[in-house]
Formats: sequence, structure tokens, C-alpha cells
Amino acid sequence: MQQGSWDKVELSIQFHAMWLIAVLILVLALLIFAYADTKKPHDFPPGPKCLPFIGCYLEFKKLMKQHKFMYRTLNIYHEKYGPIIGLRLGRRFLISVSGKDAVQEGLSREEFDGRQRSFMVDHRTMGVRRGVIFTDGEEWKEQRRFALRNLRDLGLGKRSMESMIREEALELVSRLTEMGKKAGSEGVQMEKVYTIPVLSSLWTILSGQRYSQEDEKLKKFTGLVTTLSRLITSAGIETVEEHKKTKSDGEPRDFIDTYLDEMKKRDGEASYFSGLYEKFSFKNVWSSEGQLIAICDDLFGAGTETTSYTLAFGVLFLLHHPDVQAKIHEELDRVIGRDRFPTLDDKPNLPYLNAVIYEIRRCCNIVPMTVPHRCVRDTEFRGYTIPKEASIIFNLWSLYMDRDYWGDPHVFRPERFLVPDESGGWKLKDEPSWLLTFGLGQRRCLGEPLARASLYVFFSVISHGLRFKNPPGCPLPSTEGVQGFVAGTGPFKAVVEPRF
Ligand code: HEM
Repeated sequence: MQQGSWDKVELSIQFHAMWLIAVLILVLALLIFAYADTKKPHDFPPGPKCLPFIGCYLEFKKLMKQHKFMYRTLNIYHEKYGPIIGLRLGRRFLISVSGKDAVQEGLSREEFDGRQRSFMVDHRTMGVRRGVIFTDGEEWKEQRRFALRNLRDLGLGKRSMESMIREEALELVSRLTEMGKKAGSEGVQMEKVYTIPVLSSLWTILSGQRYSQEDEKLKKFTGLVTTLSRLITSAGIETVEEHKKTKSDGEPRDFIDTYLDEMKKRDGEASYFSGLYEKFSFKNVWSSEGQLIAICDDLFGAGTETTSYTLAFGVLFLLHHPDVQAKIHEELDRVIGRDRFPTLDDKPNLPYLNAVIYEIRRCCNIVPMTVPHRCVRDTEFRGYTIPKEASIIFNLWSLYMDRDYWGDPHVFRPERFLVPDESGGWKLKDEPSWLLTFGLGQRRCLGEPLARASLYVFFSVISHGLRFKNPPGCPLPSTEGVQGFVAGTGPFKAVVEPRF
């Protein structure tokens, strides 16, 4: 072979060797990176092994498919690794906290009060973070304080609120009586019957207007809320517009007026633009109606399904436990009689009914875990390091189902909340801190007073007026929730009879 040809061969070998070395270096770098990617941060809570790049995503997905609910899936890990576990899902860290002490401590830590950003949630407010559930930092603190203070001033947690809820409960008794008559032994479809009345009472508090439960506008809005169309709803925009036309400055009639007054105080009329985007733009929190509508949206979203599904679960448990229903009726007849409906003043005299509400809250498990929190800075927690930006879920279900505390957590037994009193009757125990249905700390439920009043007023009025039975020949409906924004009941029917 000639010298030139040899040179070419040599060059080609050198070229291929260089490529080979580059590929080998790349593969080696990838292997080192992949190996390093299986490591967790120092003092990270225990949890399943990480695969490179995807963490434990595949295993988690498989377990979720098997156990259906996230809290159950996490519980599998808790049984294996203890009360604080750390998972890496893709590039993200997820911490789950279970057990009373750890949950209470975690919920009280200010470092865990953040929220993760979510494209879906931001989308409803045109890509900007607004509202109260999914915001954090100073803006969240200010908006939360404002909402709490003004809702309180407008009646949240006060007597006036009772009459609003009571009106809804009484209308529901009439509607259910009619529906029960029509349906006969076939039974009334129950899982959604509380949604409109609960939404209606919230609507009255926020907007000052009351619609009949048959009103088409209310039904349309209920549809939007229950399908979780978390967009700026046309109903919300319309209502804000109506308020702007009819309000007198400094004389708020409801939450929307109060908010509009505050906006004016902070930012003048500058935001009252004509185009939709500008009108609901989110440059400055107080300079547009966008934040107001996002808060209302949050209150409807967080307040409607939680309360109405707890009440629907109440009916479901009564179908399973006719003896409990009979005891409620006995107490109501003895304490209230049949000439009037119970009121908030009667609450201390109805220990059994209150114990049943506690037990419904414990067993229905509609909010088994808090909304994910976000760790705002690297934090030392119970011997572990929780990295900044990790999501943290507090497993409330672990408290409701603690065998050591409750003894028989899977049994529906309201008597666990009662103690004998001096006169041979029953007295309600103080609400145990194990029943953390409304969360704790700075992120605690903002609507708790309304939720508590709604549960009591609806449950006592409905139980006073009506009796529920399982339709003859039908299997009892499952008490297991159906996964959604909150874990509601599945579809079920009940025969509804007026008691007198
Ligand atoms: C039975 C009914 C209810 C239950 C079980 C419930 C439960 C909860 C829980 C556990 C949290 C805390 C979440 C966390 O730590 O991330 C929460 C937050 C919240 N709840 Fe409720 N809730 C109920 C009713 C309501 C009602 C009626 C309203 C509105 C009027 C409401 C509005 C909110 C809001 C706005 C938050 C977010 C607070 C924040 O992030 O600062 N809830 N709720």
C-alpha cells in the first residue's frame, strides 16, 4: 500500500478512536451522574430507593394503582419507614408526615407554610398566583388576614350566620320530603343533595344575595364549582359587576363590597379598565378584581364539597347504623320536642347528636391529607433535613385511625366521644386534638367556624325532620370515599320519610 493510503487509514483510526473516547467519557459521565442521582440529600427522611432521573416514580405509580388513594399509598411507606418519609418523584422531593406529634409539630412550623406553584391553578388567574389557598409569603398573609377579619365582621362564626344556614336547611327538609314522596321505596339520589344548600349559604355570606335552591343561576354555579372549573367564572364576574353598580362607598353589605372598598382605598379607581384582561389583570394585588374573584373561588372551592360531602357521609353512616339514627331521634324528641326545629342554642343540650357529628368527621375522611405545603428554606425537622422547595403532606388520616388512641378506629361508634354525667345521662367530651379535621397552624382552615356551624345546623335540622332508610333489597352503599378534589361518597340512594 502507498504511503498516502496508510496516512488516510491512520487518520481514520485516530478519528474513530477520538469518537470512541468521547462516547466512553460521555457514558462514564452519565453513569456517574446516574449513580449520584440515586443518592438523596444528607439526612433526608427514609423512603424508597431512587432510580436515576425518575426517583421512585414507577414504584409509587404502581402502588397508587393498587391502593387507589394517595394517603393509603403513603401509609404503606409509613409502615415500612416510620412517621416521616421522603420520596423523590422525578426531580421533586415529597415528604409525608404522619402520627399526631409529628403532624402537630410540622403544621406549626412557619418554614412549612409555603405552597407549590401549579400551572393549572395559576391558569385560572391568567398565569399569576392569586387567591389564598395556593399563594404564600406576605401576599398570602395579608389576604388571609383580610378575608378572616372581614368574614368574621360579616357574621362568620356569629349568630347571624346561623339564620342563613338554617333557612337553607329548612328549605332542604321541604325539598327532600317532596323528593322522598316522589321516589318512594326507590330512594332519593343522595350524594349531591347538600351541595346546592351549602353553596347557597356561602353565596349569601359572600355576595349578600340569597337564591332559592331551585334557582337556575345557583344550579349553574354549583355545576361550575363541583366540576372544579377553577376559572374566573362568569357568575363571579357578573356578581362583582352588579356590586360595583349598586354599592355605596363605606357601607359594605357583604364580603365583595368590603373588598371593593379596600381596593378603592389602596388603589383608587385605577383598575376599572374596560377590557377583560386588564380588568382582571393581576399586576398589583389590590389593583384589580382578579384577586377578589380568586379568593371567592377559593372559598367556594374549599367550602362547598368539604361540607356537603361530610353531610352526605352523615346520611350514609345512618343507613349503616339505624340504631345510631334512633338514638339521635330519641334525644331530639326528648330535648327539643316536635313543635320546633333545633337551633344553635340547643347545641350544648344535644351531646349524642354532637358525638355523631364528631364521629362522622373522623370516619368520613373527606380530607385525609392537607393540601401540599412547601418548605420555604432548608429545615431541620425531627432529626431530618427537609430541603427547600420540597412538598410536604400532613397525613391527617393517620390521626383518625390511630389504634393506640381510639382502640377500634374502624368502627363507627359515637359513644367514644361521650362520658357519663352526674345525672346518669351522657356528657360530650372535649374535642380531642386527634380530630384535626380543620388542620392546624397558619394554614388552618379559613372557613372553620362556618363549616362547624353548617355541619351542626344542617345535621340537626335534617335529622329532626327526616328519617333515612336503605332502599329495600339494595346492598348498603360503600363507606369508602371516591377520590376527587375531596374524597366524597360514591352515588347512593336513601328512602326519605318525614318524621311527623
Ligand atoms: C367540613 C368542612 C371542611 C373541612 C373538613 C376543611 C378542611 C380544611 C383543612 C384540613 C385545611 C388545611 C389545609 C392545609 O393545611 O393545607 C383547610 C384549608 C382551607 N379551608 Fe377548609 N375545610 C372545610 C370547610 C371550609 C369552608 C366552609 C371554607 C370556606 C368558607 C373553607 C376554606 C378553606 C380555605 C380558604 C383554606 C386554605 C387556607 C390557607 O391555605 O391559608 N374550608 N380546610
